[in-house]
Order: sequence, then structure tokens, then C-alpha cells
Amino acid sequence: MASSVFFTHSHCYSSKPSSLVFRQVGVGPTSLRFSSSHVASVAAMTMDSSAKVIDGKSVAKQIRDEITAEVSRMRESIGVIPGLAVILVGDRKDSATYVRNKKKACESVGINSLEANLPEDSTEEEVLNYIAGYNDDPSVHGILVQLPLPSHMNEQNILNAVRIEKDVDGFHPLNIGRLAMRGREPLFVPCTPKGCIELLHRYNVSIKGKRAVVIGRSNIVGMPAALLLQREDATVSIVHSRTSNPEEIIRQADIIIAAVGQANMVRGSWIKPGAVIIDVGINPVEDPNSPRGYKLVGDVCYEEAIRIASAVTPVPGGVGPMTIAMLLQNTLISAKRVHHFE
Ligand SMILES: Nc1nc2c(c(=O)[nH]1)N[C@@H](CN(C=O)c1ccc(C(=O)N[C@@H](CCC(=O)O)C(=O)O)cc1)CN2
Repeated sequence: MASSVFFTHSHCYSSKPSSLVFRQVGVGPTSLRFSSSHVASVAAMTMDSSAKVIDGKSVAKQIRDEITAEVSRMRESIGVIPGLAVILVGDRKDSATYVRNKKKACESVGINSLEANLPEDSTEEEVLNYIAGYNDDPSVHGILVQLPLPSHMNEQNILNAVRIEKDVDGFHPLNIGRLAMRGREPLFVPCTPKGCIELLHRYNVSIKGKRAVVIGRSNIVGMPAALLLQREDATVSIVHSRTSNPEEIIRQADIIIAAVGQANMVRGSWIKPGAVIIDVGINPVEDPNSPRGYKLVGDVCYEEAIRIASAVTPVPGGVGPMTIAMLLQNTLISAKRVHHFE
């Protein structure tokens, strides 16, 4: 077994299945590590009311329905169909599944999808050639390079090569730079953090003036999530692997976005009663009762959080489905922008 941490007297233990190598949404190689002193005292959680479950799966479906209507209005009015090109390098099973799901999602809303599947040992130049082709193709309104890339490739060179007008992942440094600046607007906002904020909006969670804590500082989730919360006038703290007093900071938060990739790391006793929790983590843990031998859990101990927070996203079925819904939305935004379609 690769690693096994058991927290007794609680639902929340983590035991990583050794046969699976998952990469988390936006989580880099170093994740937060905390001493066992953080183990929650379940007795301290005296609140017995249940939080609202933030149903990302159904919100994502609602958004896909809205996109379907807009795509057909565009096709009927000006004869343009939005197009998304996805580049997958290598044979990671999880990435192949995400790419397949993106393709299916495009089909379901009427967006054209193009796909380039390149072998693991492709060169950076080959990937750059595909990007150049899609950059010049007027039927392509969005380009996405599935991450992570094989380790011999320079991710920065590759993401920089996507034209910012087609950067539907929002990972180009110019888009991120604009997101960070007051008075500047990015052309696209990264899909997972955008999905987190969309969930808060659709569940009428007010952000302005609230204390928000983002756990994790990855380029694709933690950092842009913190920037987005700040743009919505929250007071934002970022907790990361070098933060000396994470529990203390997290306990002050009205809104928590957890994106660290460590199963069940945030315990009930770390949560301020009534806080809203958006859990980005998708972590496999051993589960002999599941036919797959494992189940997915978030970065927050759901069973404890549901008793103390006012609203929580589940895993699966929370933020995950929103990532793909936001990708479709960004592709539609891009096509509308290019064709001046209101
Ligand atoms: N270029 C990109 N690469 C990656 C991104 C990204 O936004 N752009 N994000 C992740 C992977 N990802 C999409 O690419 C993604 C991850 C998870 C889900 C999702 O719906 N998860 C489900 C559970 C799935 C399961 O049962 O296995 C859920 O949470 O309900 C969608 C998309 C890394 N790479």
C-alpha cells in the first residue's frame, strides 16, 4: 500500500489505492502536509443540522441546456458553429477519460469538437505544430491542451503558444496576468475556479466583504480562485504547504475553496459553523465495498463538514462537472466574440 492514514472515530480516513496513480485537478507535486494534531475531535462538533448540498451535477446540466439554446440561436442566425480543439498527449487513463467526456459534452450542446491524440514520446515541436494549425483554423474557437503533459515537455512553452483569443482554458500568462490586475479583463477565466464561483452565485452565496480561504496555490485552481474571489470583493487568504497555522486561518473563513489534493484533509473542527465549502479535490481512497475497489473523496471530510457548514459541494458531483460546463461556456464566448454575435 502506498500510504495509509487512519483517523479513528470518524468517517474520514484516507487510504490511497496503490494501483491507481491519479493527478488532482490543478494540484502540483507538493501537497500540504499536516501533523496528526489536526485530527478532529468529533465531540467538538456539536451542531447537528445538515448543510445544503451544492449540486454541481445539476447546475452543470442547467448550464449545458443554456449553452445548447445559445449555440442553436447562433447557428440559425449567422450559420456559425463554435469549435473546440483538444490536444491529448500520452496514454494516461484519467486524461483520456476527461478528453472523452469533453468531446461528449461538446456533442450534447452542438459544439464541434476536433481532437489530436499524440503518443507519449511526441516531441514538444509536434505539439506546437498542432497548436499552430488550430491557431490558424477559423473553425476553431477554442484550443485546450489536456494537462498534465508528459514530463519531458515544457508546459509553459506549450501553453504560451495558444493564441490568447482561443485560450478557453484561461492558462495563458496574459489571461492570468489580466485576471490579477484591477481594471483589466482576461479574455477567459480558468474553468475550474470559474465553476467554483458560478456555484456560489447560483446558490446565492454572497461573496462581497466575506472572509474567504483558498487551500492550495496551483496555477490552474488555487491561484486563479483566489484572484476571482478578490475580484468579487472577498478578503482572501491562501493557505499552502508552508503556512504555519492553517487550521487557525481556515477556521476564520466564511467561504472555503479547498484545492490541495489530499483526501479528507480539512476536518470538521477546522470549519467555522455556517461556512460555505467548495471542495475541488478528487482523491481516490480504497473502498472494498465499491466494485472499482476505490471511491472518490474530496479534500474536506464531507461527513463532518455537512454537520457544521451551511453548504458543501460533494465529491463526486460537485465542482468536477462544472469544469466541463465552463469549458463549453468559454468556447461559446469565444465564438460569439469573434463573430460579434450578441
Ligand atoms: N487543460 C486542462 N487540463 C486539466 C484540467 C483543465 O481544466 N484543463 N482539469 C483537470 C481534469 N479535468 C478536466 O480536464 C476534469 C476533472 C474532473 C472532472 C469531473 O467531472 N470529475 C467527476 C468525477 C469523475 C470520476 O468519477 O472519475 C466529479 O468530480 O464529479 C471533470 C474534468 C486536470 N487537467
